[in-house]
Amino acid sequence: MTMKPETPLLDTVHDPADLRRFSTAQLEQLAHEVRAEMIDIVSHTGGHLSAGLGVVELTVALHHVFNTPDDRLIWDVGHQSYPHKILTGRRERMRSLRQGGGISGFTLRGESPYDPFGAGHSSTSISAGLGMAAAAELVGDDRAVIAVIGDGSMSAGMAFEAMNNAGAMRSRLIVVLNDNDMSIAPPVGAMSAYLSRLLSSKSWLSIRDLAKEVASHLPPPLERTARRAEEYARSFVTGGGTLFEELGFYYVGPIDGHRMDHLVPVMRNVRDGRRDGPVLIHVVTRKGKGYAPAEAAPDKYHGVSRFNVVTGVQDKGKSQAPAYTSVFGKALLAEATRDPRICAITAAMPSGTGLDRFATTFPDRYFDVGIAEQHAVTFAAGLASEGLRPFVAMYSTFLQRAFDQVVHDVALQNLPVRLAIDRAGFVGADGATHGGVFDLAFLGCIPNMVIGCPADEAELVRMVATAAVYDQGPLALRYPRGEGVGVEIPEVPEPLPIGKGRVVREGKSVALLALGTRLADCLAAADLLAARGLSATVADARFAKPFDEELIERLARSHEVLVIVEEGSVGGFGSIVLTWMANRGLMDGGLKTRLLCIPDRFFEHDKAERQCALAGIDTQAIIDAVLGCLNLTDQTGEAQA
Ligand SMILES: Cc1ncc(C[n+]2csc(CCOP(=O)(O)OP(=O)(O)O)c2C)c(N)n1
Ligand SMILES: CC(=O)[C@@H](O)[C@H](O)COP(=O)(O)O
Ligand SMILES: [Mg+2]
Repeated sequence: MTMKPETPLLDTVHDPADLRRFSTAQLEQLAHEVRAEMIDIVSHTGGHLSAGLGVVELTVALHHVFNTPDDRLIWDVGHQSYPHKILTGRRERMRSLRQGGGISGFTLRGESPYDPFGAGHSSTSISAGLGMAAAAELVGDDRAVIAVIGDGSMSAGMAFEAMNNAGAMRSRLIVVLNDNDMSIAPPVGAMSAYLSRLLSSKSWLSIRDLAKEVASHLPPPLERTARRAEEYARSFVTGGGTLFEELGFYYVGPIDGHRMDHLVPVMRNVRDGRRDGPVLIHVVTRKGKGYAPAEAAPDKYHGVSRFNVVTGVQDKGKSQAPAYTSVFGKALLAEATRDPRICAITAAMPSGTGLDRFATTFPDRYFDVGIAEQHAVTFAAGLASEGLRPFVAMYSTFLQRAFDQVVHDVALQNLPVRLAIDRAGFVGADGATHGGVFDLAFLGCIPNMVIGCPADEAELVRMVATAAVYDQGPLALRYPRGEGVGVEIPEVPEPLPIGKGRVVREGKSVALLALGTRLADCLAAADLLAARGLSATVADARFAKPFDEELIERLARSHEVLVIVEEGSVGGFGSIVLTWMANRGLMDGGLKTRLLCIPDRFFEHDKAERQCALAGIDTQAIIDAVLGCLNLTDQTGEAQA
């Protein structure tokens, strides 16, 4: 006789209401199944792995205790929200994670009512939650608002600003601090050290016992005696007020974040207890929990490509060329070997920005400031003001945080801070939150700023050499996510003349002016145009600012068509060039001009090549633009716009 297999509990959970009736044992079983499901999904799709694995029990407990989506549950960053998505009606669609048209890798308001606030960038959850709590109070709603934030994200200024405000406002906000003692890399800074000290308290067991006691003896709402007991336990744990209490929070913890029998009663207690003022629940978890390779190396499994579940080996694909990130890292290391004034700064992304080797080779000149982009830039300004040569290596999307610092602390004082802007342009699967599409527009308008845009990895190395010796003011380099084009990299790179472009191919009637890595598509388009009898000049602008006026004037005066191509938003390089050309009268004589840049809308997750096609900045779009200018047709016989 064959035994009928038990239906997995997860199959019975279509939305969180289904798990509210579960016993603690069932919740534990459910967590087990969610974890297995998540590992299986991410092994096929790639994505953020170790953060989500660490919050499986926490996610189950939160949805069990709180009445989501009416109670608002906010995930900071959102990279750990996969278990939440699996439990909130998106389990099947998770198989399309981070693919075009599929589920986002972060929380997204438009995706589900269970995502009350979208994210991708860190440390926004407490501010957003406080706003929601204030809104609930204003309209007389009794709903709970819960913000889950990691220890790494807690290091950012915005989290402190929000706590400072929350402590004074006395709103009923619940902050869950998910402390796994990891950022992407090991966490840095005094806050991290403080949390470690808090956790090394000998009274850890006492609070766990208390949680059990609350679970077995305390019917909601919280009894006064129990509240006294809990308050006693709190002060016993910390030996007095914690930092959070000093900021006006009611501190509960630390709690073992993988014990359902601890999490559920404490959450219930908080739900039904105090109504005046914010509460912080300090939950301790393990990043990568339940998947041995991720537990052993949570940084390597923070963001993964597809992988083999049994071996843990990730499918990195085969590439002929090195990634821009590692080319930059090596080039900067070489410059720093020659010049002891060179320093490197990261905001919590040492490996993502290629600074990991710099960190071990020159630890004195390397600074990981935590998730603190604003501080990183002004800190670099301070170094530069004392004659050092700082490179701030940061993703384009995160530099958005530090716009005022770049304007006020760097450019206004004309300080030679070097911004090494990685992930410039489309980034693919991380989608709109991480797209590096605005830097040309927001840096291009700042006086004193030099912006170099290497077209390939050899150009990047030359530009790092250029930046290393350029002390006249701020300089930014922008380069994309992913691999270069496979060109030879110079051993001893020569600095480039600032503001000078180059002609890569001479042609006759059509001029293609490329910025940065769009050069490859311009060259490919020129080949295809040549096959149609159209001879195209291809120029590499090299610098978005100052741009090469002489070169552009020559292209404009000696061609019938000029197409400018950049992987940046409207308002960037091309917009500035076209304004200059119009004012100089270069378009008065009938020059046909087109600007191919990223249109005025957000682009969701997809393959980066597809994002370029959708934005109209790829090879085909260049051909179409040229044919449109000349009133010719494409292969399908359709006239181009
Ligand atoms: C403003 C900003 N800077 C940097 C990042 C990149 N980033 C994503 S997750 C992460 C680490 C967050 O650590 P933590 O909050 O402790 O979450 P964990 O991954 O440990 O769960 C970083 C630095 C980001 N998303 N937003
Ligand atoms: C969530 C987050 O912000 C990072 O983990 C980011 O997704 C990393 O991007 P890369 O994969 O391009 O390094
Ligand atoms: Mg963490």
